[in-house]
This record gives sequence, structure tokens and C-alpha cells, in this order.
Amino acid sequence: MTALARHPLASTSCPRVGAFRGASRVRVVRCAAAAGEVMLEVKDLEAKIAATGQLILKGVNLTIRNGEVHAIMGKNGSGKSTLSKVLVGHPDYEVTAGTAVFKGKNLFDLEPEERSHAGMFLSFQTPIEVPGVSNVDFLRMACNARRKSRGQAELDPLEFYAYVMPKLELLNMDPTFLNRNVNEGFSGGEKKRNEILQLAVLEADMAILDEIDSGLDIDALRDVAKAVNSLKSADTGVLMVTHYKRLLDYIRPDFVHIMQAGEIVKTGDMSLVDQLEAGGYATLSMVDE
Ligand SMILES: Nc1ncnc2c1ncn2[C@@H]1O[C@H](COP(=O)(O)OP(=O)(O)OP(=O)(O)O)[C@@H](O)[C@H]1O
Repeated sequence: MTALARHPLASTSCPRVGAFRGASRVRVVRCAAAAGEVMLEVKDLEAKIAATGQLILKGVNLTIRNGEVHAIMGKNGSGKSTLSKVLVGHPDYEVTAGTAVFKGKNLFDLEPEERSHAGMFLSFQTPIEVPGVSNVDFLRMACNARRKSRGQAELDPLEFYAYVMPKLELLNMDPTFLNRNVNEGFSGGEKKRNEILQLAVLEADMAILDEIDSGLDIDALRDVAKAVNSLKSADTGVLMVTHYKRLLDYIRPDFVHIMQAGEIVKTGDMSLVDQLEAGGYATLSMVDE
């Protein structure tokens, strides 16, 4: 989902280590299972809104290993989308402190496009429309840019058609989507499916999915989740931002993080989500609000 990093306009297991942060100290919990290689390591990340200087991220720490699925939840305005966008290099934000290493590279040394080529993908909460550009041309261009960066031969239109058809089928998407302009006139659910189609086409290593469940009907949610699950492997990482358990019932996270006021203040497993569903954020003991 290097959507941002991925395209030029915006630009596509087992729990191991989790930090449980209380009001005054951080406790590290380690699982005995074998750990995959670290894909993304974010340390003490701080970022502000470039235009206003308002600090939004206030020391985010997050480690995602190959094969892991992480979910980030949190109240509205806690900074979840900002974190997603900062990771792909959105120009609205400026990193003021901290580090992020993605597949061994300093993420903040890379341009958004380079992050995409390196395998990072963000699905937008509100996918943008690109009038005048057909979906198939856009997808092929993005796909070939990534292939080129990996030293692979570019796909011609016919080859791309053969490549993309099974992916459309997987998502239960009508092939006529290919000939329509990117997201133009798409329903909310169609836009979300199109995001996942981009993820599938780009074969990204790290998928950041920002509220892919919003606006989806029950069938579309199942299709999208099925597609994401089919794209997961021991070499990919997933970071999902969501407000609801229903998505996590389909795409099971290894870790669930709670974000509050620009920080990850609690990390656990699905039981955290059950607590949230039962009693809201007030039931979790987090840092003082
Ligand atoms: N480009 C921006 N300009 C102005 N304010 C911004 C911008 N980006 C983020 N913010 C502010 O930063 C805070 C965090 O926003 P963000 O979208 O990251 O929250 P969120 O946790 O994703 O919220 P939600 O759950 O509602 O999607 C909010 O107060 C938001 O208004």
C-alpha cells in the first residue's frame, strides 16, 4: 500500500515483543516464539504539522517483524492516521525527532516514491480520484515502477492484463473497473477495494491500511479482508488502523496497540480489543488524559 509512497501523486507468526507502557514506566514483554527479522523499527518518533508547527506524534515506538500483523486503535484524533502518513512521507508533516528503519534503510532519508519502491504501501482513508487517468494505466505504471526498482522487466499492456485479472477475481471486482478513471465515481466500498487491488498489484512488503473497513458493507469487508489475508506471507508486514473489532476478526493481529495523544500507550493482543468493545477506552488503564 504504497499508495502514497507508491504513486507519484501522493506518492502502496506470533507475538514477540510488546511494550506495555504505564503512567511512569515501560515494561517489555517477550514471547518465547522465534522472531522474524525486523521489517520496520520506529523509535521515539515525533512529528508536527508542517503548516502550523503543532506537534502530533510525541514519541512513537513500534517494531514490526516479517510476518506480523499489527493493529493500531485509539480515540479520534489520537494520531493514528498521522503516524501512517508520516511513515510514507506525506508532505503535510515534518519529523522533528526519532528514527524509523525500514528493511535496514533509514526511512526518513528516502523520498515518498523511494519508500514505495522499497515496498511500503499506504491505503488511504479517503482514496483520491485521478480524473483522466484510467485505472489500468495507473496500476500498470505503478506496478512497472516497482518492478523496475527491483530489477524486473516491465509488463506490457497484455502481460499486465494477465497479471491483474486473478487479483481482480480475488477481490471480487468487476474487470470494468480497469477501464474507469482512478476512483472517479467509485462508491466508498469500491474505492477501498481499489486500494487493496493496488496493494496486490504492487506486491508491497509493508501494508499500512488506514481504516480500510470504513464504509464497507458486510460482503465487501469479507472480500477485502480475504484479499489482505491472501497477500500476507512470512515476508510481509501489516499495520492496520481501525476502530472496530469486526475487521480484526477477519485479519487477526499479532499485536494490538492503543494510541493516545500521539503515543502508543498500551500494547497487547486481541483481548485488548475485547475489553474495548465491552467498555470503551475508559476500561483500559492508560496514561492520564
Ligand atoms: N494536516 C493537518 N492539518 C491540521 N491538523 C491536522 C492535520 N493532520 C492531523 N491533524 C490533527 O492532528 C490530530 C491527529 O489527527 P489524526 O488524523 O492522525 O487522528 P486519528 O487518530 O487518525 O483520528 P481518527 O480516528 O478520527 O481518524 C487531530 O487533532 C487532527 O485534527
